[in-house]
Amino acid sequence: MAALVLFGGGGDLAMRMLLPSLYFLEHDGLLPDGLKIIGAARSDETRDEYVAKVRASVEGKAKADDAWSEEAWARMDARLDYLPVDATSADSLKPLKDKVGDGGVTSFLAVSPSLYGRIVTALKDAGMAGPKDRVVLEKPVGRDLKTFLEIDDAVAHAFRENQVFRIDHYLGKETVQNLIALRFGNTIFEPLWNNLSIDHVQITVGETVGVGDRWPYYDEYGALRDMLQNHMLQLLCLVAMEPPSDLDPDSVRNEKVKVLRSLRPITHEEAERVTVRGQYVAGTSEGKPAKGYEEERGQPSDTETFVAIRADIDNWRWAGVPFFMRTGKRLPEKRTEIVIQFKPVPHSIFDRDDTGEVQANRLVIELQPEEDISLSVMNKRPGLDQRMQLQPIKMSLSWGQNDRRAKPPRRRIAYERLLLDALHGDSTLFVRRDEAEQAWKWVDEVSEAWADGEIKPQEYVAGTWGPDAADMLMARTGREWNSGDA
Ligand SMILES: NC(=O)C1=CN([C@@H]2O[C@H](COP(=O)(O)OP(=O)(O)OC[C@H]3O[C@@H](n4cnc5c(N)ncnc54)[C@H](OP(=O)(O)O)[C@@H]3O)[C@@H](O)[C@H]2O)C=CC1
Ligand SMILES: O=C1O[C@H](COP(=O)(O)O)[C@@H](O)[C@H](O)[C@H]1O
Repeated sequence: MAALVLFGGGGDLAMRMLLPSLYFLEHDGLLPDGLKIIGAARSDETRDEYVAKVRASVEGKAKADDAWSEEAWARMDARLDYLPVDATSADSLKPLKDKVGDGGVTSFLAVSPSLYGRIVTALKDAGMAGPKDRVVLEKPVGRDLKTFLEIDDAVAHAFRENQVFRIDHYLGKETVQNLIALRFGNTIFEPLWNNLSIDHVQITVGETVGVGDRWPYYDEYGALRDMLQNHMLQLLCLVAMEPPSDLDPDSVRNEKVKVLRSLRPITHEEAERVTVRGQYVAGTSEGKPAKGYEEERGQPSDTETFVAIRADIDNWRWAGVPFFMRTGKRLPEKRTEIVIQFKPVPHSIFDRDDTGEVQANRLVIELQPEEDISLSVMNKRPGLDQRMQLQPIKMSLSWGQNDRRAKPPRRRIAYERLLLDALHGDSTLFVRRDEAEQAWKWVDEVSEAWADGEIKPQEYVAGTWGPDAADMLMARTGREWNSGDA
């Protein structure tokens, strides 16, 4: 691969995530030799101005992570270039094509998804969609199944599927990949990984940030399309999929798509019972007063900033095991976790009054703020009490446990893994067309049910865990959300 072109190379995603990730890869000597990195956007900037902006964005992050080195930066600087282009026009792309030559180019579209269709067509017309070339698309691709297919048809007209890399940055997170290792690198979990032993699964993606200046994008999408259609359904797939025969991109993605196809459609009649929409009103976030969404937006809006859903997977493994998902902005904590709640012991031999309650085992896969996998098990409290005393303990299954003195490795940005894989042409951690299609299909049914049933977002105060109805969603089934304290 001769060049990586960042269309939208001066935008928020490129400056905050992509270029720092590329620097970290450079620092660790992982970028392919000779790879050029070219920022491309309409702004009329010189190379030096662009490089200075990139340095300003990268240096602080790298220093905070103790990974700044002038030598690494000099190598990165030598790779960097900038070209003003309108990526929707093949004519405008000609000088860029001359610069990258025929050695293969990966075009990363860090621009508004509304431009994807026109940009891929321009790339094809400019000769930048040949067999050695690749395209990386940021989510969300489309706003529903129809728009997804429109964009993706244009993509398919320019590139073959194995040249298309649809990013879901959650798949680049270390603990998400560790989930694959945990499930398929051990024998002890697989016999338990089904409806005989598991009571339910919870997936929470809580954010403390509000929507703020991103409302022009967010107001059109909402939490369902911004987070659930992609990140959360991907996590659900990795928990629920059957063991693939190997780690080939298609083997893994074949299994994920089967899960998406098995998701029970949410009917109009059920939507009120199994889904919750919320929108934050003014409250407190991280100790500071926080505006309500409509105040940020400047006018009334029916967009949800919180969503909770009960999903059911209609197959043998998961029959009767609900998957509860919730995500929202302005929640009390930045917390992303998957909770596998096992069933209680079938008969307790312990006297609850004397010994304490026997709690069911729980596997918690924590992605943020810490990366950790822990299993809670019951244990005897040490001592010579006449009656045995029980206590729950949390066993951490994370990498750090083998050598507590070792300095933990730097926590990588998810985009480091994904950029590297795209440059190497490995699409295992990217979303295939049929996966995105199935995910949109399921999500469309939910949004249609909301529209038909006039299900509007319920208010929740900024700094709380969403509307009360989200707790009711669980309570109705005799369950509750993990508080994070256990
Ligand atoms: N920011 C984030 O944290 C996340 C972003 N994303 C996705 O990443 C993508 C980019 O988002 P973000 O960085 O926030 O957006 P920004 O608006 O910050 O950046 C978009 C960039 O696109 C450039 N641009 C616009 N039109 C053209 C054009 N015709 N040709 C070339 N460049 C163009 C703009 O520069 P100029 O005006 O100079 O052309 C600008 O640099 C979107 O798809 C978004 O959904 C996904 C997850 C998180
Ligand atoms: O894709 C998105 O993800 C972020 C949350 O990402 P995380 O890695 O910080 O969990 C979210 O804030 C944003 O709205 C969404 O577009």
